[in-house]
Amino acid sequence: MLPYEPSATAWNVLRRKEGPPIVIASTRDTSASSGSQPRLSRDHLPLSEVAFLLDFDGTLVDIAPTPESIVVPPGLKETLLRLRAACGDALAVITGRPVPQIDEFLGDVPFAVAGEHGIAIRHRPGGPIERAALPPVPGEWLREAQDLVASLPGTRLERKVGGFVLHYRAAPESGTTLRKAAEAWVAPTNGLFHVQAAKMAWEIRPAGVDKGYAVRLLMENAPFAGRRPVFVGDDVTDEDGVKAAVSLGGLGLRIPADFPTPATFRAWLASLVPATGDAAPAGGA
Ligand SMILES: O=P(O)(O)OC[C@H]1O[C@H](O[C@H]2O[C@H](CO)[C@@H](O)[C@H](O)[C@H]2O)[C@H](O)[C@@H](O)[C@@H]1O
Repeated sequence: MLPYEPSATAWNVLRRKEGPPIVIASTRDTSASSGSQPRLSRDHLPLSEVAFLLDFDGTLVDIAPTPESIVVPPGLKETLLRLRAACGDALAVITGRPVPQIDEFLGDVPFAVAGEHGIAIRHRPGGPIERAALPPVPGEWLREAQDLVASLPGTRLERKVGGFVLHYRAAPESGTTLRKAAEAWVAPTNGLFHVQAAKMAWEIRPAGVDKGYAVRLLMENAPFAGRRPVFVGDDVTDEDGVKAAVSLGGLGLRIPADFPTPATFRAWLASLVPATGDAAPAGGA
């Protein structure tokens, strides 16, 4: 007997998992049509043809001791606005954070925002935040998580609509204890929920949606459709975004493999769209 009684919605997801893969994302794949197009690279990136889909923590901004203490560096918003203008508005942030947090940090700079690893997506400025129909995490897990972090100094619980995160950046010695608790919660759910490895954190969330889903969904609609996605990320959750971008004929870049740090990535972005009076674009339009 599952410790968690799935809701009707949850069973729908389960039934779909027993048959073909969950039909949440479109499977449209433009990689075939990209055969005649030159491969995108950091040195060949025509801004009139690409869309930027960028991770937030550890990519656009440096990792900080707590989720609240990140700093949006001076000039980043201006760079992103120039980039957005240069690529016909096709600029999105795809993050594990809830969408409203990105609004707090970046305002209306990105055209679209996908939050909670793709569970919640706002496709256009001022539009509604659309949520994937996935089951909520059981309240019992949340209560146990609260008790657990209260017993482990330095750890903390971050709640999201679609799940929750157990942070241990200030208490690295508690990482294994938190992971074991998270795995014990999700194990009996037959894949309905999973534990997402994050930087000094474990996230418990429903399965079925990831950053690859967000890339594919965003790329189906204006202003992204018809362009080639350039996804950049730094963490395990970003690998789905990288794969999706590549499968759609685009480019997937990683920190630190392609850019040693978020600062070098930001400098590269700025070099694509220099402010008036700056040097000529590098690898741009
Ligand atoms: O997908 P992302 O935009 O990279 O977001 C991933 C998670 O980022 C946040 O946690 C991480 O960044 C914090 C601030 O630098 C850091 O203190 C923490 O240790 C990291 O795990 C955020 O709190 C999560 O909700 C995001 O899922």
